[in-house]
Amino acid sequence: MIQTRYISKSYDQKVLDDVSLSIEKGKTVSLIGPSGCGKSTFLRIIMGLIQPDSGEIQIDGKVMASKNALALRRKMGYVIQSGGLFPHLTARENLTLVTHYLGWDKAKENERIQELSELTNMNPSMLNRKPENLSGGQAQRISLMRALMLDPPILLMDEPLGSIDPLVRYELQNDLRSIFRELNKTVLLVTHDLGEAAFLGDEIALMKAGEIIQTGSIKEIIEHPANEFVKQFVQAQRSPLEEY
Ligand SMILES: Nc1ncnc2c1ncn2[C@@H]1O[C@H](COP(=O)(O)OP(=O)(O)OP(=O)(O)O)[C@@H](O)[C@H]1O
Repeated sequence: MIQTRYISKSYDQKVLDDVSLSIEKGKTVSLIGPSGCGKSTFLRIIMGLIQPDSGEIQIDGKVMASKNALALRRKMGYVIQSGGLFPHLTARENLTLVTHYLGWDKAKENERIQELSELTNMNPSMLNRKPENLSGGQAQRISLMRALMLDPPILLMDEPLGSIDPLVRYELQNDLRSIFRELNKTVLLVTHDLGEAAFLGDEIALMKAGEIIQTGSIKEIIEHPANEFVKQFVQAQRSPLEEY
């Protein structure tokens, strides 16, 4: 479970303003909002990569503090839009970077990679390639496998499908949804796309200028928008069928 209470962060200006959000174990929340509203900063704060100015984060009931930040980070897999794979390492080396450090033997690593290749529909023959020789979709499957290597209960995903073409994106959305459900992960996923947010999320949290304006199901957000901004945000999603 993830729980944040009154998280605030400023740089030159306020980026997050008293952000409180709860994600129950096994549920997915899609975080959506305009560019620059603070979504990535919020994820990085939950991941323990950035210190908030104030507020509290609880991961599975434990309050995050400097002494347990590393242990709590191990409970979270993190996937970013660009994949974040190390370019000089092969896909397999990217996957085993942390397990190697933790002293896993080769057989255990191979078994886990085999399991995750099946789960993510990754062709194992790609694992000896460097990231530059993988397509965007393949690289994101590797990033997802890397995030899942230690079987963390939580996944934080920052626009994981942002730079993927529509057909592969559609396929990956289906795969992600079944992976989240099959593995019962607690997921916070950032996206710009309301359709994707609704498809993948049990709930949607809509953010504007560092504040969460509304949290709820897609039905609640469409039928009972909290304010004019939410209404406009929903209306601003263009369907290709509009022009048909
Ligand atoms: N290290 C930093 N120093 C100064 N300002 C920062 C820093 N990191 C983020 N910001 C600012 O904080 C605001 C929120 O950035 P953030 O990346 O969290 O937004 P976002 O909602 O994820 O945007 P996008 O959807 O475009 O990725 C932006 O105005 C950004 O310029």
